[in-house]
Amino acid sequence: MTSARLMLGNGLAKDLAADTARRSEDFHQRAGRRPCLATVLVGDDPASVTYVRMKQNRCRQAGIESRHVALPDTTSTEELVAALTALSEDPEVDGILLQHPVPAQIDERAAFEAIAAGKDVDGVTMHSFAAMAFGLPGYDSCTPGGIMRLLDHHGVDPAGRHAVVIGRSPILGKPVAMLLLARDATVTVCHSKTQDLPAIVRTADIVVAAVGRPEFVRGDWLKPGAVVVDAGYNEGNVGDVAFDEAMSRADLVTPVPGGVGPMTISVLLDQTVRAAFEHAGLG
Ligand SMILES: Nc1nc2c(c(=O)[nH]1)N[C@@H](CN(C=O)c1ccc(C(=O)N[C@@H](CCC(=O)O)C(=O)O)cc1)CN2
Repeated sequence: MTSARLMLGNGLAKDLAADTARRSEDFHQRAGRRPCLATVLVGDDPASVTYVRMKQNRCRQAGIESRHVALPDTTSTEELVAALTALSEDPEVDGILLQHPVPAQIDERAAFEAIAAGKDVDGVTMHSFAAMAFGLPGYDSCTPGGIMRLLDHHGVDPAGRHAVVIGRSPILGKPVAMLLLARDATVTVCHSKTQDLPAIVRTADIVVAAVGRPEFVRGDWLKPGAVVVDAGYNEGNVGDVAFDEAMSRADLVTPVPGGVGPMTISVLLDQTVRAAFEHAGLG
């Protein structure tokens, strides 16, 4: 039985982080301060606490200052918007990250829109989405941006290929569909109401699984030779694709862990340093 090649993210994420650290130090020398990322966490969801801590650690390694705002899980939309507006107006803050998901009483879209476009290094605002959709310069949503970098690194050109995105979340499915479309893929976005999902996936040259359900995509759904990007980050480090089944059918597969995940934070740091240069007029 043939086996697919792995599309590993660890090494590429490290290379990007090393380049970011060099640019961060250059910024420090020229601006007399370090780039600064503000992380905002509402509540104490354990996975979110872990992801925010990973982001802070990676900031430290890259010479990026991180400032943390922790809010209780009873926070209202108005209170969160006020905190994000204050960070948007703070000249010492270059980038703002609001960890998703937020508690149910909060209007997450209203909160994201309180992030100034020039500080949206996580690519979650409508402004950033429009830039992704039109293929204009801007800040990518981090996981989708990481996926595009992974595809480029492995020589996968989306132009003219049928990409099937499973999932339509605002920070993953929708933006990755826009980035693929901007690179001339023919894109189909599938979701919970899609009829006969396996039949649609079987027509895909590139599959992006972003459903949030462990091992949801089965090997016999895949066209032989497909490129499979697993953007799942389920509990226990399990992806959205049945990995062994995909490996015996596809050409390229991202593993979980070690595929898309590590790219997410590297893109966030890269975009934070880019924002710092732009704010200081050094870009
Ligand atoms: N505001 C945001 N919220 C969330 C985002 C986001 O991009 N912006 N993404 C996800 C979670 N996430 C970051 O927040 C994230 C998930 C997974 C990884 C990662 O590196 N995973 C590793 C395994 C990690 C481990 O060993 O525990 C991997 O796949 O190899 C990074 C970031 C939801 N929220």
